[in-house]
Amino acid sequence: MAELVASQLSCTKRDKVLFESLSLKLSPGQLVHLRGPNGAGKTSLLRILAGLSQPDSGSVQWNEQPLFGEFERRLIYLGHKAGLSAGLSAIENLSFWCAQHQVKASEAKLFTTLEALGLVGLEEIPVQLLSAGQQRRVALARLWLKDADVWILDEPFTALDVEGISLIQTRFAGFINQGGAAIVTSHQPLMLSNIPVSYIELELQS
Ligand SMILES: Nc1ncnc2c1ncn2[C@@H]1O[C@H](COP(=O)(O)OP(=O)(O)OP(=O)(O)O)[C@@H](O)[C@H]1O
Repeated sequence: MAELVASQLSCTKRDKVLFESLSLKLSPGQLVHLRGPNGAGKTSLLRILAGLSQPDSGSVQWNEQPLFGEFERRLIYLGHKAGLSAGLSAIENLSFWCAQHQVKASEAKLFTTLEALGLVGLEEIPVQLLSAGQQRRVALARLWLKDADVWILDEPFTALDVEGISLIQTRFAGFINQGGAAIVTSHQPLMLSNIPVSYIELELQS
């Protein structure tokens, strides 16, 4: 089974050490909650784990291989911003994302997914006209569209209401129960019943 393995990672930003000698392993069926105060380095770590930026030292491998090629095909990375084009509709945004990520999803599938996320009637208007929580739901629809082994999610619950959080938590549970591996930052508890959560804590360095 493919594991994401980080060894001896160090990261410094503007002469400030965020973390050093940090090692972790993310295995199939594992959910890791990455916690820490604002500015501790959570986003920086997630970007390194996703292969989007390089550590100052250390390495990350997936399935004992570097983080490109197959890893990119098996990964969903969602940053803390919704990552949507404001002038495009939800359908257009998701179609574009699917094309970018070689995901085959019919228009019917996109509509069904948006419906499940409570966005009926809002599928074809520019996303800039949606509320923050509705935009977040559009962004998170990607979790239903791409078949992945690894999720790296930065603050996925931002702006969601209680029902939205519950929808995403249900999706999380399905993914983890089917052997997916996820590392997630959130300033709120993940609260997934029957899913064990591991924790990684980053501290603010003085
Ligand atoms: N590209 C960059 N250039 C300079 N400094 C950066 C850069 N990216 C992040 N930093 C700094 O690194 C520190 C950690 O930022 P990061 O976004 O990783 O924190 P975080 O733990 O995700 O915080 P939050 O909980 O607020 O999202 C911050 O002090 C930030 O200013």
